[in-house]
Amino acid sequence: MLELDGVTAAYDRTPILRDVGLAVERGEIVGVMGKNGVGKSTLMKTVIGLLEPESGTIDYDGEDVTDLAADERARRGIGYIPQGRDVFPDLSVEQNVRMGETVNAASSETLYDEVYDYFPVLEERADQDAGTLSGGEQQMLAIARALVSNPDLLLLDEPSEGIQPSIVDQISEDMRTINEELGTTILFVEQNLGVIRSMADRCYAMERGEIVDELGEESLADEDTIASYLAV
Ligand SMILES: Nc1ncnc2c1ncn2[C@@H]1O[C@H](COP(=O)(O)OP(=O)(O)OP(=O)(O)O)[C@@H](O)[C@H]1O
Repeated sequence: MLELDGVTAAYDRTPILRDVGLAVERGEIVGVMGKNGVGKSTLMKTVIGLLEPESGTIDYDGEDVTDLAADERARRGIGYIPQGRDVFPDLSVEQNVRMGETVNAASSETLYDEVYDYFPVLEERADQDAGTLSGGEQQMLAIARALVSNPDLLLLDEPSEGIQPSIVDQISEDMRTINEELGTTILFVEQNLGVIRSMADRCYAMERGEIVDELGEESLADEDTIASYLAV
């Protein structure tokens, strides 16, 4: 469904991504792990079209989308939840969710009721300003806002960041349920070992802008292997 081949990207000539190749099949949950600053967010931005690669190709749904603008990629069904969530603090929870309906026209079906089924706390707080929610609830809101337009592929940038552990576990579980029930393919980046183990079917390891390893089910069961890519 998504395939990156030889992708190199830079900020003002400082190379960040180096010859990145990865593939995500429809229906999978794939992780990319690595320490602070290895280029995980840059990878997400390159996939959604916020950063133009210097070389390499990005194929989505069998088509080369490397030169497509970010809004066109969103229309084709790529949803994105940025690091730090970026909810609109002065808008209500409901207004934030409704914003998602306007972003992506890939599907004629919106999942307005379903997102509240997955995150009932958002329905309870629908009229509250988003800025008054806890970090975990804001992450749920950011997920709901991206999900409402029914994306085929959802990109998640460090969903566990700044969230208390019990809520992190709940969000990981929710993402697996969403993947199973809605068939949403998920590519996420993380440095939380627990989230990687509980969410990913498969995971790539990144160091200094390069993919250096790919971990399947067996390697993901081995905490030490994962920890070696996350240790400071
Ligand atoms: N807009 C930018 N302009 C210049 N350099 C940037 C920009 N954004 C990120 N960088 C640099 O690119 C490198 C990779 O950053 P990136 O945010 O992709 O890493 P990351 O793996 O997501 O890290 P973190 O886990 O801390 O979010 C870092 O050295 C960072 O300082």
